[in-house]
Amino acid sequence: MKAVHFGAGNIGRGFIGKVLHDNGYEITFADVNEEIIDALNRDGKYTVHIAEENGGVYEISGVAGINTAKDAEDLAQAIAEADIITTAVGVNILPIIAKTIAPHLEKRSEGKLLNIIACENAVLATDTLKAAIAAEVGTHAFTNIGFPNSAVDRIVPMQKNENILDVKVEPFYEWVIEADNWMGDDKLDGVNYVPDLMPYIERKLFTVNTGHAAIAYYGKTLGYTSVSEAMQDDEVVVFLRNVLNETTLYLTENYDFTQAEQSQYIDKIIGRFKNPYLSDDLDRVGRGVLRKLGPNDRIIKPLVYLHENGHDHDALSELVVHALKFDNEDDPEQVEMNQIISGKGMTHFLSEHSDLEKELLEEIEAKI
Ligand SMILES: NC(=O)c1ccc[n+]([C@@H]2O[C@H](COP(=O)([O-])OP(=O)(O)OC[C@H]3O[C@@H](n4cnc5c(N)ncnc54)[C@H](O)[C@@H]3O)[C@@H](O)[C@H]2O)c1
Ligand SMILES: O=P(O)(O)OC[C@@H](O)[C@@H](O)[C@H](O)[C@H](O)CO
Repeated sequence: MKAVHFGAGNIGRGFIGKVLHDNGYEITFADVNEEIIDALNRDGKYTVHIAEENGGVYEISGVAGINTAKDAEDLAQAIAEADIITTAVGVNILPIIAKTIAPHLEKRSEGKLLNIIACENAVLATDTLKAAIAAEVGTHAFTNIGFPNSAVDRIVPMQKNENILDVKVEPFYEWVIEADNWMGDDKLDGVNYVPDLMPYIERKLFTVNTGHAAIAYYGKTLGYTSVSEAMQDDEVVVFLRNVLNETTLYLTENYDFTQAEQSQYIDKIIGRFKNPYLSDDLDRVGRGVLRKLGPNDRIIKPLVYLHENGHDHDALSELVVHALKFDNEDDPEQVEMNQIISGKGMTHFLSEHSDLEKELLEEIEAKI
């Protein structure tokens, strides 16, 4: 069985690659990073290290790489032969990946089943990819293709290993896939197939990722550089819990999770954030600030819901203020946001970019 995975980065190699390998797939990683692609083709393998006491080390073999900027013919062949195509590139890159995949789908032999799955931190990211592919070539090649949405959860920080392919990951992992949109009977082991993905993806995004954003944006204002360092400060943990108490209300009101279930989920996640064997930079966790302040993302969506329904949303409003002040000049989105804010002001930015209305804007403005 063959897989093509777009994005040979942290989660691609550290999580998706491992699951596919454990399921017996030969994996071709498709990426624009020449160094990584050359290393994959040179070594044909890499190792995944589990960040815990006496953590396991797993060899991921049978891997190769394709440089999507250069090797169009190799990519065409890999896509023609693939049983599964996955992505972990960042949700904003999906339109580019759609352009890369689309022309090759028509060349697949009729009757060969394929699943295409976007593994990004965004609600219904596979739908986004599917729509972008359809915009390129129409839907006539879709007959034997499943496009299930998915939620992926495993903290994989930036890597600082001797071998650039090796990757250190936290022990916890969860990959949830929409069962009904899966094509064929060959399901993946180690994956949870569910009839309705929305509760899972929103619970993950509005707990793990909102929580992470709270640590990154508040932790940075207090002068910390890593998650584990920030989590040693009670002030950060109190703020984190306040934020997650607010998103809990969004989740328990919109889905069947009970307060007790959500509390357990939060405690587990706080334990994950405190993992002393993992070093995760606040800059990585907070990067992509424009995306993170988008109307459907981890901060604004629950904030607007709580405001509209008359619920407490003080901590999320404060989180917006910390995000606006996030100091990471290496994040192009931060630079762009700062330019907009210095030209037109924060209120204009939040109104235009985050789609916030007057009352909420005034509340946030009062906290700046
Ligand atoms: N790291 C995590 O903890 C984690 C966990 C769950 C989900 N995610 C999500 O997974 C996605 C990837 O995150 P990551 O941490 O692995 O990032 P990363 O930066 O480590 O990896 C992204 C990879 O995509 C490649 N890429 C960029 N543009 C490309 C293009 N046009 N064609 C092919 N490849 C391209 C990059 O070169 C890079 O290797 C994001 O959506 C992220 O939100 C990350
Ligand atoms: O990848 P982002 O930028 O959407 O969010 C940063 C982190 O919160 C994220 O990568 C987490 O580590 C991951 O989602 C854990 O499953």
